[in-house]
Amino acid sequence: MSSHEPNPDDVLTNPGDSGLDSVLIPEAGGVGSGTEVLVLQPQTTLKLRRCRLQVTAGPDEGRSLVSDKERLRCGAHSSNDLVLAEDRAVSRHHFEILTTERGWLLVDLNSTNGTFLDGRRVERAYLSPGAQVRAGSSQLSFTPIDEEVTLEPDGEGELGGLVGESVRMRQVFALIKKIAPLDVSVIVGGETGTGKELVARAIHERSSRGKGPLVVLDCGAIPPELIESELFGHEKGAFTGAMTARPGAFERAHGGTIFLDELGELRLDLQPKLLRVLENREVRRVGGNDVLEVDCRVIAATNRDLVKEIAAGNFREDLFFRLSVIHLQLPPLRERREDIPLILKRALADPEVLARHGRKHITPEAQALLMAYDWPGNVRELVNVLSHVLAFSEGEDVLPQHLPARLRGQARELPLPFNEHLSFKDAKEQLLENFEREYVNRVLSRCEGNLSRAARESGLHRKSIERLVKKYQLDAKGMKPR
Ligand SMILES: Nc1ncnc2c1ncn2[C@@H]1O[C@H](COP(=O)(O)OP(=O)(O)OP(=O)(O)O)[C@@H](O)[C@H]1O
Repeated sequence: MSSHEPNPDDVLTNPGDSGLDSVLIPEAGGVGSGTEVLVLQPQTTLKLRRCRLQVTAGPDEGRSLVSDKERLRCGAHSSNDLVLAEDRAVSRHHFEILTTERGWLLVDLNSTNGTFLDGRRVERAYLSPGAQVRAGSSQLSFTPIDEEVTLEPDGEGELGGLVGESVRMRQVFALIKKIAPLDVSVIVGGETGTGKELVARAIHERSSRGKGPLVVLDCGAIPPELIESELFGHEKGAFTGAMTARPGAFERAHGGTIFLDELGELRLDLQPKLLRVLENREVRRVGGNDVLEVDCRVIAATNRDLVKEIAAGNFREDLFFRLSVIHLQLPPLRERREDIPLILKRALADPEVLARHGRKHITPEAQALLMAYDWPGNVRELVNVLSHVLAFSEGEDVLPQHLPARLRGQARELPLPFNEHLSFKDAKEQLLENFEREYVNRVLSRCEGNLSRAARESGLHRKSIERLVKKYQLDAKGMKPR
C-alpha cells in the first residue's frame, strides 16, 4: 500500500470529528500507528489501490489483468481472475494475492507444482513492486498501481434518492460515483438519519453488482443469540426453534452487496467470525459442515466512532482495517442547512404526496424555522416533521403554527452554541470560528461564489474573505449557479 503524503492544506482529523466528510486511507500498522484520515474537501485527491499482474513468459504470455479486488486469484480454471488456460503445469486454483494491512500477500493455494517468488518456492510472501512470480511454466510480473483521483463536487443536486446541493453533499455524490465501480469495502459513518442506507444503495446500484441482490442486515436490531445465524445461516435443528434450514445474509447476498447497518453494535466475540468470512470469502452455516463460497461486496454503516471504540476495546482493529478501505463520513443536516429547501421541495413534488395532500407551499416564515432548527434526527426527522405537517395543515400554505412546538421554541431563543466544558478562551475561539465559517459560507452562497460581491455585501475586505475561504477550505467556485 502506498504511503500518503498529506497536502499542507489538508486537515488531519479523526473520523469521528464533527461530521467532516472524510476519506480514510488506512496505513500499515493500523489505527494505532499512522492511520490517516484525510478530510475530503473540494479538489482533495482520493488514493486508490490497484495492481497489475502480467504474464511475461509461458504459454499464456501477453495476458494481463488490472484489479482493485481485495483478493485476486490466478490458475487454470475459468473462475480465476487471471486464467492461465494454456499452461498444463498450472493448478486449477494456483495462487492468490490478498490486500492486507501490511501490503500485497502472495499465497500458494496448495498448487501441485508450487508458486515461486523471485526464484524461491513460497507458501506465503509479501510482494514488492516488480516482483516476479512463477506458476507452472508461466512467469508473471506484479506491479502495484496507486491511482490518485481528484474529487471535485458533483454538478448534480441529487443521487439515488439522496438530495443535497451543499458542497459537502455534492462531494459525497462525487465520491459515490468514483468508488461504486471499485469492488472495495466501504464504511459509511454519520449520525442517525443522515442517509447512510441511501448511500449504500447508491453504491450498490452503480456497481457491477447492481443487478444482484442487496441484503440489508441491521446488526443492532437482531437479538444477540440470533445474529450468528442471521449472518451465516443455519441448518435444520442447529438450535431450538431452527425448524428449517435457512441461508444467512452473506449467502443471500452472493453476487451482490451486503449492507451491515450499525456495525458498531456487533458483539466482540462475533467480530473474528465476520473477519474470517471477509478474508476467506466462505461461510459455514450454524450447525452445518459444508463450507459455502460467497462473493459479495461489504458496505458497513455506523453512527459510532469506531476508532474510539477500538481504543476502548469494543471493536477489533483488524476488522475495522479490513472494512475501511474507504471511509465516507456523512455530514449532519445542521452543518448543511442550505440543503433543507431542496429536500422539502423534492418531498412536496413527490407524486404520492401531491395526490394525497395537493399542492402545498411552505411560507418563508415556516421555512426560516425549519432552517433554524438543529435536527438531531437529521433528514429522517425532517421528513417525519413534513409528513406530520402535511397531515395536519389545512389549505395550501404551511405556516409557523403548523410546525411542532420544538421548532418554534428553538427559534425564539436560539442558544449560543458553545461548549462550556472548554476553557473560556477555547470556547470563545471555537464559537468565533463557527460563526466565521457559517457567516462566510452563507454570504458566499448568496453571492454565488463571487468574492468581490461577497466582500461588498459583508463590508469585509476582499483579502479578508479570501483568507477566511482558505482557512475554512470553503469552495467558492462550487457555489456558482449550476
Ligand atoms: N440526503 C437525503 N436526501 C433525501 N432523503 C434523505 C437524505 N438522507 C436521508 N434521507 C431520508 O431519511 C431517512 C433516513 O435515511 P437512512 O435510513 O438512509 O439514514 P441512516 O443514516 O441509515 O439512518 P440510521 O443510522 O438511523 O439507520 C429515509 O427516509 C431517507 O429517505
